Amino acid sequence: MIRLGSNSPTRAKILRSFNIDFIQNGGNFDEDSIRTTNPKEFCFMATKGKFEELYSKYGIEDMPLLVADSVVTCEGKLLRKAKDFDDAKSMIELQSGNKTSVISCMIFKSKELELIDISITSYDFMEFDKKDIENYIKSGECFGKAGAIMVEGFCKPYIKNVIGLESTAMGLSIEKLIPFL
Ligand SMILES: Nc1nc2c(ncn2[C@@H]2O[C@H](COP(=O)(O)OP(=O)(O)OP(=O)(O)O)[C@@H](O)[C@H]2O)c(=O)[nH]1
Repeated sequence: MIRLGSNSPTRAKILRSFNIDFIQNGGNFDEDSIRTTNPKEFCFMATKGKFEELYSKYGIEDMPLLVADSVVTCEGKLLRKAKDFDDAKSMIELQSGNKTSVISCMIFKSKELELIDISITSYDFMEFDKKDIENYIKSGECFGKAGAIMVEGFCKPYIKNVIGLESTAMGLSIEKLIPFL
């Protein structure tokens, strides 16, 4: 049994799909407190901040702790979760017909080990259909996701090329964690 220190429904879905027993206790780390706009640095610092908050709250005596963070970068910009419809639309339009990368960092700590992993999955997307974009934004599925994209959903038909794990792009590089569980 592990503690998923995340509010993310997607991370919970990923653990379930790999039959990993967990309880979910998300934190309240303020990612706006992070000063850097370097995507990789931001992602690591957010993960570290989440870890420190939840490690001090729960420790690892009763079970290991897993935290993670994901950001998207496109044209050198740092894309986090969309704040509103306009934000989501501009993020999605930026990534249409473009190259984009999802960076996911995780920290896993048990009594035996501490794993820190930063992985990147890069996509080459075709132009997104305008009507598709409208429907996707109206569905609200673009919210709560880094860069407002959903690689296993909205983006899937537009993937021209991908390098890296889909799980990394969804927020938790589970294949990198499995060998340590
Ligand atoms: N379903 C889906 N979710 C994605 C995708 N890309 C990123 N995400 C989610 O986007 C969210 C990125 O925000 P984070 O700040 O890392 O995590 P969070 O959801 O706020 O949850 P915490 O871990 O409690 O911070 C995570 O929930 C990721 O699982 C994707 O392609 N598909």
